[in-house]
This record gives sequence, structure tokens and C-alpha cells, in this order.
Amino acid sequence: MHGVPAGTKVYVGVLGATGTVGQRFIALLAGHPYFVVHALGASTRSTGKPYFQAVHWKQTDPIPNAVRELVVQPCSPEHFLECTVIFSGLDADAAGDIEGAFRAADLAVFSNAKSYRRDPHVPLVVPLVNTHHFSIIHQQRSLHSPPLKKGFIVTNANCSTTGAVIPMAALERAFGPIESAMITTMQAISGAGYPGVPSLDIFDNVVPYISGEEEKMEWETLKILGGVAERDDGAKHFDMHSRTPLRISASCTRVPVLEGHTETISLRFAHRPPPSPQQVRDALSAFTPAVQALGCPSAPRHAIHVHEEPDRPQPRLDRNYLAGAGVSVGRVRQCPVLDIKFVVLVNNVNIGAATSSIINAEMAILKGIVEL
Ligand SMILES: NC(=O)C1=CN([C@@H]2O[C@H](COP(=O)(O)OP(=O)(O)OC[C@H]3O[C@@H](n4cnc5c(N)ncnc54)[C@H](OP(=O)(O)O)[C@@H]3O)[C@@H](O)[C@H]2O)C=CC1
Ligand SMILES: N[C@@H](CC(=O)OP(=O)(O)O)C(=O)O
Repeated sequence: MHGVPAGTKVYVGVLGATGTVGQRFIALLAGHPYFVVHALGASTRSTGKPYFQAVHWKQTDPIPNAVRELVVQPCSPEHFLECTVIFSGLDADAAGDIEGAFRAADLAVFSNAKSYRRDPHVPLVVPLVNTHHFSIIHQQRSLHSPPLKKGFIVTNANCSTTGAVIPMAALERAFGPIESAMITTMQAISGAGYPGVPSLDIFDNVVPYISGEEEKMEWETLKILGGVAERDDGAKHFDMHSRTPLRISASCTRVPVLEGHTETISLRFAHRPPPSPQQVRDALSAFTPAVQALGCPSAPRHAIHVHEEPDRPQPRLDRNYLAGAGVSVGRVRQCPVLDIKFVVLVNNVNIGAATSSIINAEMAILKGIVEL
């Protein structure tokens, strides 16, 4: 493992710096022990302006002084060559080409966009679950033409996928494979970026459709909970099929909440008899991800908080649990159709987006994949 010596400063760039996720990167990085925001990128609507003029700042703390006056750059690699790490909160329409160009310029990109999540050589990493998928990065670099020394892309998952997969991974670790999952989400409006859903559509309302969301949850979960396998010739691939088959049905809705996605999850385990609700509570509470055990500075000190109160978790009360880096679970009980059901609350902008990228980058440094 490669620690970060005290006093080291690691320059980072933020793409999509003016957006919902980009702003959260800047807010979170202000207190980081070694990452220092060095360059910002956004669209032509913002470039050439000092950050404070380009952004509609919607965070509770003021814009950090060190970032306020930085001039927003076009999202092209030549403006970011001094950065060791690139965090991307780019709109998915722009992310594919831009992130690809940054990788080709041998830069390490940690993305929130969906563009590369299905790429067979790009790890889709929820840092509390599957940082072992970083093992494919060497191959991603070697298959690039010309082969890369430092560049790669790692993506986060969809924010609702992240909320579901953390307790699911904890339960698979304790009780073996999950066979089926029924998930219903109640997603905050910040998930749709800024300015997002029109107030006349969401106020006093629930919208029972978020384009592409259910398919992403159903597919991404399989990649994240699958392994990385090696063929006879040494080539690695994500293995979504040799595990016990996992069937997932997701129903996604948008609700008038600002931040924090709530999800109800019902599960059936492959092994019989299934665990009791108390065994499930204990396993969730005891879950210790590698990023926590290895001391990544942004990892939550306790990944899953299990509520005993019957009316928790709630977005307004629980979205800032451990600075939004952990998830909250409650109402763990028997399911009369499957085995177990519970409610999870995930901060969609923190562990559902910016915090995940930051922990991923911390872990990539610890593993020596990003060299300082
Ligand atoms: N919000 C959330 O909870 C989550 C979001 N994500 C994903 O993260 C990404 C960012 O989401 P979010 O912050 O909500 O989106 P926003 O719409 O709030 O922000 C988008 C950002 O992308 C920039 N941008 C747009 N088009 C271009 C372009 N052509 N070239 C360069 N920059 C461009 C915008 O710059 P400008 O201001 O100059 O237009 C802005 O900085 C998306 O891919 C989203 O799917 C993932 C998980 C959760
Ligand atoms: N679609 C999510 C946020 C998001 O942007 O997801 P993705 O990165 O998978 O497109 C939401 O609306 O809450």
C-alpha cells in the first residue's frame, strides 16, 4: 500500500465544476488533507469567467476562497496537465468525448457520468463495495493505442444503484448470494442536476418515471456485485454470470425532496433458511468496507447506520449522516413474499456521486494505481 506522506499536496481538476455534482466536489475538497483544486472546467457558457461569476452556487457553505477566483477553463486536457487526478461531474452528453480525450492525454479520470459504465474495461466502482475491480485498469491502459502509463477512467454508479448495492453487498458478504431484489426509489430533485425538474412538475407531486433509471439500476448492480475473472490467456473481464443469478426489478420515482434518495428494498437469498431480521441488522451494522479499514480519509467511519426507530430513515434527518458518506437503513423486517425488506436512504450528491469519486481516487493512490 502506498500512503500519502504528510504535507503532500495532490493537484486535482474538476470537470463540470459549475454543476450540482461539481459544486459538491469543490465543497468537499475544501477540507481534504491532500487534494487541492487546481483547475476547473465547464461548458462555453462558463469558460473564461472567474468561478464565482460562472456558477449558481447552491451549497450551504460559501465558495472556498482558494477556488472563488479560479478562471473556468474549456474541458480540454491541455489546461489540466498539472493535475494528478481529474474528477468529472460532466453532463453525460459531453462526458463521453471529453473524458476519453483526458484519458488519451494520460490523465486519471474519476467520472460520475454514465458514458463509460458499461465499457468492458472500465471499472464501475462503488467504493464501499468493489474497489477490487481496479485490477482491470492495467489492461484498460495496455489496450489503449498507444498504451497509457498513467491514464484511465473509473466511473461511479448511478446514485440509486449506489444506495441499493451497499446494503446488498453487506448482506451477500454475510449470508451468501442474493437471488432476487425488488426495489422502489423515491428520488430527490437534485438527482436531475441544476436547474433540474421544473417546480410546476414536482411541487405537490410524485413523478413515476425517470428516463433510463430502472435499466441502470438493474444492470449496474450486476456488474458491481460480479467479480473480475481471468481467461486462460491472462485477459481479465467483468464476470456478471458465474455468480448465482440475481434478478432485479426497479421502479423509480421522483419526489419533492431536495437531497437524499429513499429506496424500499425486498430481497430473497439463495441459501435456505434465510437470515432473520435481527441477523440482517447485525450484518449491516458490522459491515466494514476495505476503504474504511485501510483509512481512506473520505471513507465513512461506519458505512451503514441501522435505525431501530420505526419511522427512519428520512431524507431531511438522515442525508447528512457522516457528511453524506454513509447510508442509513431502517425498518428491517420479514417480507411475506421474498425474505427480508428494509428502507435505505442514500445521499445522492455525496456517496451517490462526489464522495464516491473522491474515495475511489484515495483508494487508487493507496493501491499505487495513481502514482504521486
Ligand atoms: N446530481 C446527482 O445526484 C448525480 C449526478 N450524476 C451524474 O453526474 C453528472 C453531473 O450531474 P449534475 O451535476 O447533476 O449535472 P448539472 O447539469 O448540474 O451539471 C452539468 C455540468 O456539466 C457541464 N457541461 C454541460 N455541457 C458541457 C459541455 N458540452 N462541455 C463541458 N461542460 C459541460 C455544465 O457546465 P455549465 O454550467 O457551463 O453548463 C455543468 O458544470 C451527470 O453525468 C449525472 O448523470 C451521477 C450521480 C448523481
Ligand atoms: N438519474 C439520477 C442521477 C443521475 O444523473 O444518474 P446517472 O448518472 O446514472 O445518469 C437521478 O435523477 O436521481
